[in-house]
Amino acid sequence: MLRIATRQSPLALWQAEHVAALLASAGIQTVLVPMVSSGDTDMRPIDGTRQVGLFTKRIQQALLEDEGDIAVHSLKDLPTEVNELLTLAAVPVRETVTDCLVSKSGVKFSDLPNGAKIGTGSRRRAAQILSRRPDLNVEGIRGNVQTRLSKLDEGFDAIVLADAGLVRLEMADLPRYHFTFDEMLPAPGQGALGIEVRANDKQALEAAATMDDMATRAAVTAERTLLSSLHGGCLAPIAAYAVVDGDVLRMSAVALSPDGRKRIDETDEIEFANDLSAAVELANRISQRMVDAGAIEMVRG
Ligand SMILES: NCc1[nH]cc(CCC(=O)O)c1CC(=O)O
Repeated sequence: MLRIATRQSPLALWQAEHVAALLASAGIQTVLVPMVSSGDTDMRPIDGTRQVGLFTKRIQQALLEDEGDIAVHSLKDLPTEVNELLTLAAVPVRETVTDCLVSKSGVKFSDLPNGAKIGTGSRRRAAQILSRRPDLNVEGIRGNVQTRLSKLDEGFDAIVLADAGLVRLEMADLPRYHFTFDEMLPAPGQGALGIEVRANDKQALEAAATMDDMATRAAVTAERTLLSSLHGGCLAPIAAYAVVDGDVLRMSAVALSPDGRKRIDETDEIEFANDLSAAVELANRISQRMVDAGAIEMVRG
């Protein structure tokens, strides 16, 4: 019986149960072990004064202390720094990656009235909104998906959320507009799950391997390699989306100044034959061009 360590937010529990179902379909029995994480209770805005990895550390700790065998993360919340005792053992199929503008009316981004008040706690989202619509009034909001949605009753015209979270929480019938990739590129790893196990736990490694999807893993490897090359961390105004299309892996990326006034956009593709080295090479090419154009200084603001 493998133990799945999970946070207790509704989204985390959905994701852990999803992984339990994937494993069950491969004939592997599991039990959920819920943990308390400070990321769920801390309502301070996410900014430079808070560490990255807040959501994922508690679950990693559970593995290291042998309270669980399998950690289920939202991959975009998982820092790119590697802990040698843990392995990213699987990345299941990614279904939806876009960001959504959620409002009472479902208004399109380009139809928002001048000066509309938009809630997001993410620098990546704030910078991209201001880049395309400098007239908008972007304000920080925090908390889980349900808490953030309540802001629509408290003076916010719209908030920005990942489509993946809304679909998983069965909120897909909320009025919402799907951003185009030109308006808003997602966070590296957005919409994907990351399955971590202890690096020396053969049984868990084998179980996780049954869930791995090579095309998704290649895409998120490219996105996360780029993020780490730009020394971004998951809080930086850096966005990237990669996808396998036939025998090609393609990626678009953007780095912005936090105020959205400056941006560097890059896109490129590489031949892909089920090997992660192509993903790393694609990321290196794109990140080199972005670094040469001044991306590292730009994202610091
Ligand atoms: N940072 C919080 C978080 N982590 C993962 C998701 C949703 C699922 C995903 O994007 O993979 C969310 C909510 C959101 O960004 O709206």
